[in-house]
Amino acid sequence: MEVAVIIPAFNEEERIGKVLEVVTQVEIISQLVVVSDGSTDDTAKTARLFTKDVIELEKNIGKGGAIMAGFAYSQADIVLLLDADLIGLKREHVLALLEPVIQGEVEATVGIFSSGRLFTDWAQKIAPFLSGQRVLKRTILKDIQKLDHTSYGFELALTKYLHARKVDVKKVFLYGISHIMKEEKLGLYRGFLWRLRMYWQILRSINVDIK
Ligand SMILES: O=c1ccn([C@@H]2O[C@H](COP(=O)(O)OP(=O)(O)O)[C@@H](O)[C@H]2O)c(=O)[nH]1
Ligand SMILES: O=C(O)[C@@H](COP(=O)(O)O)O[C@H]1O[C@H](CO)[C@@H](O)[C@H](O)[C@H]1O
Repeated sequence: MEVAVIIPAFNEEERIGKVLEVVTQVEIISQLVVVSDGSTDDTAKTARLFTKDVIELEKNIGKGGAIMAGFAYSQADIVLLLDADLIGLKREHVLALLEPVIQGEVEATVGIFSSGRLFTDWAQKIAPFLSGQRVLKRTILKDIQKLDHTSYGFELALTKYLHARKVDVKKVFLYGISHIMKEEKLGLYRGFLWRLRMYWQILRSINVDIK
């Protein structure tokens, strides 16, 4: 059974190295795919220090499109999705997410931040379905259409599909983990605008007819 990790990354040169360092310590992962989503910094160059499987998209197409480009590239049976800007990720977190699917207990898992930072813990408590940390069987993603255009709506569209198909999704609490918030990456003003754009893309995906 092949396991791949897919990491969508838009201008994450300062953060992605830490995530890749951890992921390369997990023996069960046989392929590490980074999709640089039209990054204008050295995201792809940094990723190449860890893996040969780096896809460089010419233009920024949004998170959903980047993930689906990685999925089209990989043939693995089980796919782990991780964001590139995680803080405090450990090998144990990755294994905790993967094991229920590898053991055949469930078809999908979703990782929920806990005891990390107040705001990010709180955000995931009220909207756990938005989490970017997930494991899915290939068959699930293969069956879903129209995820390429969802951008930040990817997780909500996926959740809708999983719910409609009654796919059993196990919540896995990821202790001591968080991510860098948009306002920290881009500054208050640009970060907030990017956040509003994200909320718009999430709202838009409520109506996506995924099949
Ligand atoms: O247009 C985009 C926006 C985001 N991302 C990536 O998607 C993940 C989650 O995005 P972000 O960190 O902005 O979301 P947050 O976790 O802050 O909501 C990160 O690895 C981003 O680099 C991407 O590939 N393309
Ligand atoms: O938790 C949230 O409210 C958002 C926003 O995170 P920020 O703290 O604004 O960077 O992040 C999540 O939602 C996005 C949309 O579904 C996902 O793409 C991210 O992976 C997830 O972290």
